[in-house]
Amino acid sequence: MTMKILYGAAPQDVKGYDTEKLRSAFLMTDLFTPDAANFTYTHVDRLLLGGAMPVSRNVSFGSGDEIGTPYLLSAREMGIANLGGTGTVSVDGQSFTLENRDVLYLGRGAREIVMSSLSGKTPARFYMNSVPAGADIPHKLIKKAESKAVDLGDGRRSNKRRLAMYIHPEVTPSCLLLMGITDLAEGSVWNTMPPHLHERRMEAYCYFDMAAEDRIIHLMGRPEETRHLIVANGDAVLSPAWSIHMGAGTGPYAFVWGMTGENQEYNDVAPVALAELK
Ligand SMILES: O=C(O)C(=O)C[C@H](O)C(=O)CO
Ligand SMILES: [Zn+2]
Repeated sequence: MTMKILYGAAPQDVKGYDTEKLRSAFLMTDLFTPDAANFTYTHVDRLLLGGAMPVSRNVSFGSGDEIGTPYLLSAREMGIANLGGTGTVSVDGQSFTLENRDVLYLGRGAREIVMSSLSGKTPARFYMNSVPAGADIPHKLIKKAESKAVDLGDGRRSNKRRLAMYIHPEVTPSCLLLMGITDLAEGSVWNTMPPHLHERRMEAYCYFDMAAEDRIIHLMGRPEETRHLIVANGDAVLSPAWSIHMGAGTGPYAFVWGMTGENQEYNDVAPVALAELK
């Protein structure tokens, strides 16, 4: 298990960032490497984010050594989205099978986590978001068919997409984690239109199901001072509460969004008119 640390940044700092500095503060690459679990601990609302891809053997983790608790989830909850082939997550002996686009919620107190793929040729890709939790909530597998789907956008404006809520009060309870997956309709390229801010929650995106040669042009920053990140398949982007988050792809893609903060009100957002962006 590897653990990087990101400290985040304030908008006034980002004004002076060059490309490399911006990428190292907000972009997480190499989440999915064979037979490893790779985590990043962020100081942005203490979101812990990671990827694991078991190919030829199981991938296990659970120790809290890196974060000062007996176990990684002694004081945290976690969402695990499978972005690849079918795989299994065993938690303290309880086994859950995740097909593509299924999400597993793990409540506070989980100890030993063991991940495996049904086939090394089409490995599972487990993407994880974890945040501090104040209560014990039972683990729960949320199948894709059990998620709450919301159709958004308009094909004529190249932003038609289906947003699926998984870890959300209307689907399955959690303390402060929200998690879902958005799929773009064929021919649509823009996500999160119109853009928005949510002062009371941070967010992270993980872009996936992209061809190796494609890229997402992810826009971030204060509306009046935007910056961009060029993002490849499997990369994740951190979006502090002060930043917009939206993007356009050069080819088909989907993304996992995860949020935490003061509340779980998905609609507690302030839309930003496109005319305000600079
Ligand atoms: O395409 C979208 O719109 C999204 O998926 C938006 C994210 O869910 C989001 O930004 C939630 O605040
Ligand atoms: Zn958002």
